Amino acid sequence: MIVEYIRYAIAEGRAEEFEAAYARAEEFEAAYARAARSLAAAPQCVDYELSRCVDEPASYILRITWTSARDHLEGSRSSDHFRAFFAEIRPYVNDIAEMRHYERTAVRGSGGSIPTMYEWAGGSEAFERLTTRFYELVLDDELIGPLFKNMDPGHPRYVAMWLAEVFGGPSRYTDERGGYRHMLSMHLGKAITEPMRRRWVSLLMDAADEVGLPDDPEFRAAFAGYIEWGTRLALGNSQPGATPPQDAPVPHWGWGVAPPYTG
Ligand code: HEM
Repeated sequence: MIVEYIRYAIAEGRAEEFEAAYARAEEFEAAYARAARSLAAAPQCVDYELSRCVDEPASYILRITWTSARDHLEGSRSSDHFRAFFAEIRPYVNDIAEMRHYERTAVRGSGGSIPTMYEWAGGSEAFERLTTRFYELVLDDELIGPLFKNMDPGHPRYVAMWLAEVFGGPSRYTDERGGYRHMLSMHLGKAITEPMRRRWVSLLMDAADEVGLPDDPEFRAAFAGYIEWGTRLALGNSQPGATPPQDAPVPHWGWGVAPPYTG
């Protein structure tokens, strides 16, 4: 992915005519609202956002994330979407102060304004409570119990470490237990069936209720999202002859579209 920034100074040098400049900026914004429909439809466009400067309300920055610089320059620019986009914003081309592609660096992340799902759940202790109860239920279950009959006594704790890492906690599963590669190796050849997967999910959700994992809609929706995803991968990877990637990072799951409700 590549990020394009286009900086507009809509009324440069016309600061004395504040009202006229302001009105032109409003027209610019309305034109962009129409042009954005073409961006939204362009298959090379990942997302976009137009921000207005607080100190100089006639200055704007448009950020567009493209699938790649090449897709943008070769694919998008020759498309009907671009022609429709350009028709709307043509009057403002001379107001562009900067228009360049920027490559993302490794320096990024989210801030502390929203707790991780790990913190929201109650930290490592909460995940251990969950898996302890879960594997009690599993061992008593006639459908999936037999799969786990020889499991390592530390298994509930290891899976708690995995879940904690996935939901934003410490990277202990990676540091102490071999990370993704080890987790994968434990599923290979297990030939998990869909009814087994469903039972696994269902017992985990029962355990979540029993041990009092947060039950707010936002947490449970995001939690269930990961569990659906993870169990479907585990099922696929466990089939005889499956050749999943041997190395991958431990996934990091977040809140998705609905962050926690904090009133
Ligand atoms: C989100 C879904 C899943 C996660 C996060 C998960 C996580 C893990 C992890 C981390 C291990 C290795 C533990 C260690 O380090 O020793 C493991 C092993 C195992 N998993 Fe899963 N798993 C998932 C789904 C499933 C499903 C759906 C099944 C079967 C119905 C399953 C069956 C097993 C079995 C049998 C083992 C080996 C246990 C042993 O013998 O010690 N897993 N799982």
